[in-house]
Amino acid sequence: MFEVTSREIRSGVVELRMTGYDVLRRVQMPARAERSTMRVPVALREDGDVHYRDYRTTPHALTIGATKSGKSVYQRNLVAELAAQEVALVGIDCKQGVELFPLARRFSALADNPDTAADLLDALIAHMEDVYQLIRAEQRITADTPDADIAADIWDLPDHLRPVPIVLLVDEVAELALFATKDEEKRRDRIITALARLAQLGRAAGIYLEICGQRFGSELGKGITMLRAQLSVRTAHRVNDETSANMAFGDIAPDAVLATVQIPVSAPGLAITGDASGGWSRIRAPHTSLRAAVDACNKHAHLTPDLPALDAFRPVLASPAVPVAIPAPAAPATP
Ligand SMILES: Nc1ncnc2c1ncn2[C@@H]1O[C@H](COP(=O)(O)OP(=O)(O)OP(=O)(O)O)[C@@H](O)[C@H]1O
Repeated sequence: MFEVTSREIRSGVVELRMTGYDVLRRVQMPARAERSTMRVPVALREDGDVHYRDYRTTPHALTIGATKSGKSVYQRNLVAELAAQEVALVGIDCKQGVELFPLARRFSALADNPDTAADLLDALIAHMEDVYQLIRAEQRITADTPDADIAADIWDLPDHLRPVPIVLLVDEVAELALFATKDEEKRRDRIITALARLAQLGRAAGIYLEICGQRFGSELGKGITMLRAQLSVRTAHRVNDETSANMAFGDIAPDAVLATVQIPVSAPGLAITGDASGGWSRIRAPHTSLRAAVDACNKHAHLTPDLPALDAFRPVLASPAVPVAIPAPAAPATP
């Protein structure tokens, strides 16, 4: 036997699971993992169970990890799974678009720099306010109809009225929170306030956040810890110090901090995931290549919804690709 894991199911009942080998060494997802609306399999747990990302029960998530710890592979895997769902994908990729732009065919809106990101977030807030108005209008009708359920979020609306849910993926969030000049500081405050508003109010309007970065703590300035408190699913890949592990789990699952600092460099992709319930587990996503994620996005490109509110940010798909000329280094001066 390789490992025994235990879990308290309810008071007085403990579940024991035994595994014969390390299932996380080479992750093989079960061929028939269950999929349902806004609930997708993203990784394998150490007890052999599938780990799901379920947006309707835990809407917002934070994923952290040092460089080369496996964050991009995790996020890529999530996008490849979400691509097949009826959902709008919106991305902010401050690594100049390197991670998300190859997946552009399945994205309804993309931003690759903080200026565009600030405008995109404002547009998302305007969209959220419109959805709230739609829910209110429907409530007024159902309040007068005996026995009708009163809508509290988009999932209670009739199918023909329901706006498409949106998953907003933010890669390398610290880039949005750093500033050097007064103007950049204003832009930073606008971005963080918009993200905090989306985290507070987005769920009912079907807007879900997936925030990813190397660190996400109070050193990034005001508003960050308030935003972090709304991100109830936490996933931490390998980190370089205990402070970073504390950023993910210090406030929700202190035991998980120790497990996070023990992740070895030799196992990229290995991560600890936990939520506000205090429970946590060791997981690893399958090693999805960028090619496989691009193929999944291209295959489901026809599912990409048009969101009029975000039209200005729809990625322009240039084909065929134009090679970018990199300037040659200057010749050394001759003596
Ligand atoms: N789940 C996984 N299984 C196996 N190998 C993995 C897994 N995740 C990542 N790796 C390996 O680790 C390498 C680095 O992963 P990745 O690019 O996702 O790191 P990262 O945290 O996004 O790094 P950076 O912040 O520098 O972009 C990958 O190229 C891959 O070879």
